[in-house]
Amino acid sequence: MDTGQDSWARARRYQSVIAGQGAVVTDADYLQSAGTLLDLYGEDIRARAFTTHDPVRGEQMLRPDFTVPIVQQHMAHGAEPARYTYMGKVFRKQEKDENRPTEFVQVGYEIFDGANPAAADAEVFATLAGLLSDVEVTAATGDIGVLRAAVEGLKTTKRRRAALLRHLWRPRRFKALLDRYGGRSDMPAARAALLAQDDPMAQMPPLLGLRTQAEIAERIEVLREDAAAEPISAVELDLIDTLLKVRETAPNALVALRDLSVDLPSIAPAVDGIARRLDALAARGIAVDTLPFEASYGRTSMEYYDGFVFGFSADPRLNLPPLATGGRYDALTTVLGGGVGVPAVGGVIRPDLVAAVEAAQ
Ligand SMILES: N[C@@H](Cc1c[nH]c[nH+]1)C(=O)O
Repeated sequence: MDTGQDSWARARRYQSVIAGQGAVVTDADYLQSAGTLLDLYGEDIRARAFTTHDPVRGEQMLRPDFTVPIVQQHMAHGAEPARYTYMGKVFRKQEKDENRPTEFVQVGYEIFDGANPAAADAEVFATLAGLLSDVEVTAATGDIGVLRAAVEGLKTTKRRRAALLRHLWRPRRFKALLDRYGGRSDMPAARAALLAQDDPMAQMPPLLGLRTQAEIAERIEVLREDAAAEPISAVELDLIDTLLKVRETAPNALVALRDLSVDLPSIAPAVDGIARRLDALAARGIAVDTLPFEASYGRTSMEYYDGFVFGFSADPRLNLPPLATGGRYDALTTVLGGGVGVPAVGGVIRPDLVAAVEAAQ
């Protein structure tokens, strides 16, 4: 996209508002090392990153976002509380829609501070909402922490819980797994045939692939164990289904989630967190009574989110991506901080899109 002077001027304006809240202006290199970092974004962004090779540094990518490099920078200098703002282009391939740009400007805000996570969530949300106050947008909110807690509380094997958590980001795969673990669908036919044999290893054709005999035997053992596991109860499956369908104004959603937490006690702390966040949002002047909350929201975005998630979208007829998005990513700071983390939340706004909506209004 041709980012004209107006867009950069608008970006600088947004950034000065964020800096006015005490955020330090920072930046990230265009070229980031790809390798393990790319995994942190998840499947979608991994497939959309532009990668290239450097003879000394190895696989590189054009930054697909700022959050990961900024977390890295922050954690490399100790994990003291801090606020940052940045402005610049990010790069993502567009396979589905050729009209969408492959490079676009983001202005971002990241808060690393565990003192009051609800207040930090509200601060990021309200700041971006303030920058969008001249355009008509609809907010969406959710909380990945509630979904994670629900899965972590399921009475099933650790391996099944881990598989469900891994697939939280692929709603269809997640549903298929749940159906299988609940005995609502059969295991794949090839697997059933394999496990029906007395000694599957004896029947193996000569090794062709990369896996060793021992690895294959181990995998078969895992499959056997899984096939022998008790199904997840129908009651628990229904609770997860009900949870995934919660889509209400925030106060109604809170009531629904509190009801659910009677039978799904593992979500109770995360639900308390939502209540605290709503108070913090109200204190910042956000109309929480009409604020939408969708339990499934954010399940197809950055896979580093593990708490609050949000986005602001224009009228769907304009067919634009969200104008601003963000969320909480506490665990990412631990991963990049070598085991030491700091609660963190942030978000970005896209000046070009705000300008487009203003022009269409
Ligand atoms: N980096 C995210 C937005 C974000 C910033 N901080 C937290 N989330 C994105 O590009 O979508």
